Amino acid sequence: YLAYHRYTLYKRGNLPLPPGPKGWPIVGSLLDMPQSFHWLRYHDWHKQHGNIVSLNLLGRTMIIISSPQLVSELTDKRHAYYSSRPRFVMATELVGWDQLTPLMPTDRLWRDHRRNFGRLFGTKMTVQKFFEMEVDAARRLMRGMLRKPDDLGGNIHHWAASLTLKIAYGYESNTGHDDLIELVDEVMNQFNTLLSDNNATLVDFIPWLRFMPAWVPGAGFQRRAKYYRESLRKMIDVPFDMVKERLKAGTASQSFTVDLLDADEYNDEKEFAVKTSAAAIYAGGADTTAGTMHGLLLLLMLYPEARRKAQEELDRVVSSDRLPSYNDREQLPFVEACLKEAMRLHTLVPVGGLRVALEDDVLEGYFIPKGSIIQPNIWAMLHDPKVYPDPFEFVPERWLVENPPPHPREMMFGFGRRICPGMLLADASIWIACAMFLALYDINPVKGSPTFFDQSMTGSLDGQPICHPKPFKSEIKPRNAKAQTLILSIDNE
Ligand code: HEM
Repeated sequence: YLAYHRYTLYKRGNLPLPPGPKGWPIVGSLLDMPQSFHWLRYHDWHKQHGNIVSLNLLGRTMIIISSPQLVSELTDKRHAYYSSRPRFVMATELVGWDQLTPLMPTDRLWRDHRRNFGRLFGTKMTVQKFFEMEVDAARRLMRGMLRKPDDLGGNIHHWAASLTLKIAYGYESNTGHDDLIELVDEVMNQFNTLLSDNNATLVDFIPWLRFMPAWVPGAGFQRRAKYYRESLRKMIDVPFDMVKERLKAGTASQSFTVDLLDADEYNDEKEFAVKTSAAAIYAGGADTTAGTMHGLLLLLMLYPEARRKAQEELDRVVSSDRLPSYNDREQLPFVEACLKEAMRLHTLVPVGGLRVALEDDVLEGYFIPKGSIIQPNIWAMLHDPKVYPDPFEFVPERWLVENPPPHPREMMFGFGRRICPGMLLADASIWIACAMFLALYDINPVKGSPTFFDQSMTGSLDGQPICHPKPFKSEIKPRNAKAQTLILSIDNE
């Protein structure tokens, strides 16, 4: 590859940038960038210009790639140049989010994080332990839905938040209001604001603004950065300190953090990596798991035939006096197909994790300048009509043929060395919650419910980078008396 790279550098003088929207002088296409639903605009550009699109954002090149093969060419084959995240002044330098996802794979902290994740998700014993936590969390979700059937969003959020805190810290959250969940949620809201905030964008594009003192008019972002930085510090420290105290008192239960602190190779120098990787579990895992489950239930409401077919399969395979378990998974291909189809159709992270090109490069005859932001257009990949015919329909059957199309998992969790380390956890927690839900509950539309899965800007989704369904009305009730008894029995175990 190095020889190839040298060759591309030699050639680059004559090569054009990938095609793309023309943009305006100086600002380029900045004003054409929507505040939400970016992927719909990217898709228009993709249809107009092809699989590689380039645009100028106030002098910085962005490359949008809509083909999985081309993304993999960069992130797998040329990973040395495409495994870093771009530096955003507000989110990283001023607030410090790079403590949770370090920018460069050469950063010691990033390597320690990946080692921490790998150590825990890599051994059968620990995977088994996490599966048990996931089963337990899914049972509580089922119980919560009977208690508060009208608060679907709240139930799902509480399930995902308490599960990730349990895995990361062994923390048992309260069923109602919980201070720790409130704290971590506030920090995550700040992060989402940063992703879509104009002030942050300004300092990102005019980096010297970061030297402006906080008292100068227009430098409100400095005060906000300070406040956000302090909140992020609390999110990292508060639960970690709690685990350390419980360890001292001998009352800590098993968790990611406890396992790492107990490991032979642990020493004080590693403390920062342990606590920031634990915080990354919540930051990366809670909102994503909740959003996927919420979208899945919306689709099960909108496609009752598929739901009934999955329920019939469950009735056949799992007897009605017990809950489904992971051991049943292989015997439930239709449930599996519904899950795959929901993950494809409701593409939770439609434009994936950002990367930056560390060197000048060439892709398919186009010049990729050093410093370009690389944006994989996962939504376009999972809605490609050549690969997934009728891409806007929920068709579980597409997965049940001899040669099914590529699994959404190959794209939705990102690519290469920075692929989502929580893939296994997310897949398992959503599967068990989905199987239990289908076995126990019906979800039906009521007056005011959406009537189809509308992916337009005014439709069923919120259009954010982690794209959740908008809250929707539905009626959720146990499928029958036996299901109700099973749900009620969860409290007595
Ligand atoms: C359905 C649920 C999830 C989806 C769709 C998802 C998706 C993603 C995507 C697209 C990326 C960017 C990867 C790239 O740059 O190529 C990512 C990164 C990440 N995810 Fe997930 N994720 C999910 C659940 C989780 C869970 C449960 C965890 C908890 C361990 C987690 C932790 C992370 C972390 C720490 C990163 C950053 C990795 C790095 O920068 O090296 N995610 N995820």
